[in-house]
Amino acid sequence: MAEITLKSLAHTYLPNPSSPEDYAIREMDHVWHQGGAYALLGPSGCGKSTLLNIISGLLEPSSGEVLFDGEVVNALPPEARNIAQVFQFPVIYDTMTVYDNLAFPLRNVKTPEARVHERVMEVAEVLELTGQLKRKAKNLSADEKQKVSMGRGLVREDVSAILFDEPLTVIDPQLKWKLRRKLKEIHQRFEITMVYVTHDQLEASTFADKIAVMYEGQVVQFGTPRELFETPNHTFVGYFIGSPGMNFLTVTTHQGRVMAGETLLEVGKGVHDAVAGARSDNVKLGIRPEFIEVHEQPVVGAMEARVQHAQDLGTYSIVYLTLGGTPLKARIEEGQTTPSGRAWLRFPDDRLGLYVDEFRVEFDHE
Ligand SMILES: Nc1ncnc2c1ncn2[C@@H]1O[C@H](COP(=O)(O)OP(=O)(O)OP(=O)(O)O)[C@@H](O)[C@H]1O
Repeated sequence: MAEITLKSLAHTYLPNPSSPEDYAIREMDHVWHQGGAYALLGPSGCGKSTLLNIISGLLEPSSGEVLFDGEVVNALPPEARNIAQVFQFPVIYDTMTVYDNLAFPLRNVKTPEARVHERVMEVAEVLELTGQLKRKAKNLSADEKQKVSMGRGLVREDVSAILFDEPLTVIDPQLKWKLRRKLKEIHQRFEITMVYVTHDQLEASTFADKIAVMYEGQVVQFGTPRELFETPNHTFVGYFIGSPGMNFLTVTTHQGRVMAGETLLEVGKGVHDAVAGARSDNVKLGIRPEFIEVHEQPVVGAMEARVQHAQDLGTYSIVYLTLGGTPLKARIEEGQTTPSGRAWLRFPDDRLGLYVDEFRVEFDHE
């Protein structure tokens, strides 16, 4: 069991890096606490696998330290780190039985056979593999093979943490849900630190208590699914979390009013003062589609927008609008009429986020 600390960690695959873009991991500090269920979420190429491989010891970082329970492990090879890694494709011995596959990591470290039996039976029970123990691994279905792969990670009692690198990629969609639940159950039972890498926000939020969102080699936010939804720290988190993602309007101030291009925005004084006080030309207001009020008629404090089209998603619709030149999406709940042609929008001040140079800045809404 371990707390994993990443200290001033950076990694580049290039021999002579000259700019931040040359780094797969830009200098970062991060702590995965003992016993936590975490997800590492981000788009393809943001550095997720690089980070996992640095933790497990498959890759040596260009700079910085990896610590397990306060001890620097940079010089330790993967086998000395007691980290189990579960990859996209199951890593099992096809010609061995399920039992022998599960027993392998224990026999490898000369565990007494009676203890091997106890642990294999315990792990098989959790993974619902008890009835399959005598079968040859090669005859199993893809999800059963992946369960064996996970079991091989779980079976050792000295495992510090389990790292899952997109473990459900090859699993049928109906079974993914079941296996995710199973992983959660395993986490609760074994209280082991787990880091689950995925580019799928649903997978991340069903598995993890806390999610690290990665973008361009940086963890831009580490928070609960609710925090990522309600207060995204970075515009990327706003876009990436939610379905559809957050709306952003590039704003300026002019004669005491907030403008999005040529369009005047109806917002309160607190929002105006915060935009006016921002020390950058890159200032955005963000609002989630769920929080835009859509009216069919003009109302006080509302802005006229054009309706482009609407998408009926059964229990709700997404309406695509333009406010001046800015495209926006708003969510219309079941029972509410979807406007056509024109609509009047209100942005409740307390639902607006201010983003300066892409990062969220808190401000007084009054
Ligand atoms: N062995 C390598 N040599 C050179 N560049 C690499 C190597 N592995 C990864 N990269 C680069 O480092 C960056 C991060 O890649 P990484 O595989 O860590 O991202 P990822 O988020 O895991 O992506 P994916 O989900 O596609 O696996 C990318 O720009 C990638 O092209």
